[in-house]
Amino acid sequence: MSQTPISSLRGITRGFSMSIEQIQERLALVQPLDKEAMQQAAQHQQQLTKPAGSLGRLEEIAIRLAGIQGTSLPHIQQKSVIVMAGDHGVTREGVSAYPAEVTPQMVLNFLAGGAAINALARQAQAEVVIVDIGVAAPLAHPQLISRKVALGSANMAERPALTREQLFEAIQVGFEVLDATAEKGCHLIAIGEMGIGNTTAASAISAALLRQPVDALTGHGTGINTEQRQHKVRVLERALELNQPDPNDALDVLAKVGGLEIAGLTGVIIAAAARRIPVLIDGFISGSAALAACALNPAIRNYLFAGHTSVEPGHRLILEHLQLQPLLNLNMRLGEGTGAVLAMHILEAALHTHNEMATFAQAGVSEKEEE
Ligand SMILES: O=C(O)c1ccc[n+]([C@@H]2O[C@H](COP(=O)([O-])O)[C@@H](O)[C@H]2O)c1
Ligand SMILES: Cc1cc2nc[nH]c2cc1C
Repeated sequence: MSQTPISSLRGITRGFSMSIEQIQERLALVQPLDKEAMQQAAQHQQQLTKPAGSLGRLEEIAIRLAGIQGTSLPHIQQKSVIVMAGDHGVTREGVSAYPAEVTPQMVLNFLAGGAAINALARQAQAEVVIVDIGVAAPLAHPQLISRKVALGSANMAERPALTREQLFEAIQVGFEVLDATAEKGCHLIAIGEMGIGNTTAASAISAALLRQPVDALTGHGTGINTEQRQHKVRVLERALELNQPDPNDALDVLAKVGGLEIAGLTGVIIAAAARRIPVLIDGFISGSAALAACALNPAIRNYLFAGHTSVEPGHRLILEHLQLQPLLNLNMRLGEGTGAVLAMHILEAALHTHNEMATFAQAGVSEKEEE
């Protein structure tokens, strides 16, 4: 597997190509969960000083983390949130409540440490990795990973959002950013994004892959009103009619109606699952990346946790399809990885109880009476 140091990622990519075979190679690395480690972890849970099952989903989380890490006593020390930023040509159709220049402005805010994701990541003691994968403005900062594939996507209401080459390159950026993060040591990844207009791309991807009408999935994004939402639905219908993405081909869907940060996050998810690193999904947009990754290899789903459920209606449909139960429901719709990083505390709590509690034998506590 290629191992790219993070320092070499801080330059603009030019003229390299990635093939479908390289994507398939990564997809083929994803293994089933370790059943034996999960059985041992479940037995360990039975011995801890609590009524059987009383820690509810915390027990299930610890057992699944055991299956992911391949050990009955899993641990989480180093955590990162990877935030990918990209712009969307479809904003020219008037689908967002905010102007497109907010994308680069917010990237600078992330880099200055002033956004919600920075505050929540500091609290969770998670490293923040910011990637410019396709912001439509020049950006430079010592902490920014500059991997601009293009100056934003094309307007999907007029033509395919990405070329095949741009899609593959964006997925490759996701692989490389995850590899570099993993090489420094990382036990848990949260994913987040920034991109004005990207709820339109997320709606289009999920409408295509879930074979649902766009009206059922489309929400108010950053805060458009009812009339503007109706317009967004019509733009989406036009984009899907024009591009005809193939619902059986997630790469075709990502290219025709996706976006660079969504494709990049799809790459991050695939590469994390291939390395047995658990991934916390954030809201609707990162959910659409997870939907695409799982369409490419359903085994990836076992490596995912849903941090929260977003207000965007399509997010719930994605999570139901992936059979992922969200850990939190706080009426959030911010993105950036905020819901995912908040849920890091819950995954860590599951492991603190799993690894630190005394057993009945150790504590001299009597076990359940025979029935
Ligand atoms: O995470 C979510 O579910 C979510 C829901 C609504 C909006 N957002 C964020 O808002 C931006 C996209 O909203 P919009 O209305 O411009 O499509 C983008 O930067 C996302 O991070 C995120
Ligand atoms: C201010 C602002 C912050 C964001 N963070 C993610 N999406 C966003 C959209 C806006 C408009």
